[in-house]
Amino acid sequence: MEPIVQTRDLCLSFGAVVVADHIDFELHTGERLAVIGQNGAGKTTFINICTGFLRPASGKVFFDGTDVTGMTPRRIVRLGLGRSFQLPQLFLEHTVRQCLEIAAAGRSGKLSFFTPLADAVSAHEIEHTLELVGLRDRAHEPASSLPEGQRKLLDVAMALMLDPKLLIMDEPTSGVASEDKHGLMETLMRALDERKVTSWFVEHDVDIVTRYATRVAAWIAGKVAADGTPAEVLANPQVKREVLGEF
Ligand SMILES: Nc1ncnc2c1ncn2[C@@H]1O[C@H](COP(=O)(O)OP(=O)(O)OP(=O)(O)O)[C@@H](O)[C@H]1O
Repeated sequence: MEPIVQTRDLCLSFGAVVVADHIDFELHTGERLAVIGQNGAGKTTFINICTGFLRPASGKVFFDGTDVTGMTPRRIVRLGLGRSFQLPQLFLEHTVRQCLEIAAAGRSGKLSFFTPLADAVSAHEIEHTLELVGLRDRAHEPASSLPEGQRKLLDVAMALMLDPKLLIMDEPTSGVASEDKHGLMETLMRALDERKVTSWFVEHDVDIVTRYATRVAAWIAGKVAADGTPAEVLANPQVKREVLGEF
């Protein structure tokens, strides 16, 4: 089967710092990929290149068979590559429900001062998505009132309104209390499975990686240093030394 994401010989440097070092990478539909790596290894930069926020110096990115190298983030999202951020990008002064309506309006191109937001999407779709991420009870509260874990869930729910084939999540559990991380991941993974969305998440917590990923890729200095099952990658001596800090 054709990969959903494929990069070929992708390179980028910031000055003397090589952040993408000839990266050949493939992700397949149905995988749950966890990306691990020390701060500064290039994990977010790679995501930024794949999602159109950065242009590579050389190399190609394909999404679902289309060459998306150098395309704008907006066009790439419309092809079905969704993204959520380390710091959720919410409309904080709006209610939870309105955030989803705004996201849906972006999908349909109906976002304007003259069109009521609710016209962009059926009430049923909003209700279903809120239910999926466990935010139905908070629909009428401002997004600013949500604790961090629920902000992450709302960010993902907004991405789901765009009907993605793949969702890339940059550190979905960061800023969330350790006792709440597993609950958050359970909800996220259930929602993505139900919508049949392939997932790729950056994560520092080894317990989360082991429990929720089907595949792990370890980034070291702009390269994929190890790639395989969680058991294989977490047992790799270089990963243990340079990513996990075990001696
Ligand atoms: N726009 C930029 N201009 C210059 N340097 C940058 C830019 N963006 C990132 N960098 C640098 O590139 C390197 C890789 O950063 P990146 O954010 O991709 O790492 P990361 O693996 O995602 O780290 P973290 O886990 O801290 O998010 C870092 O040294 C960072 O300071």
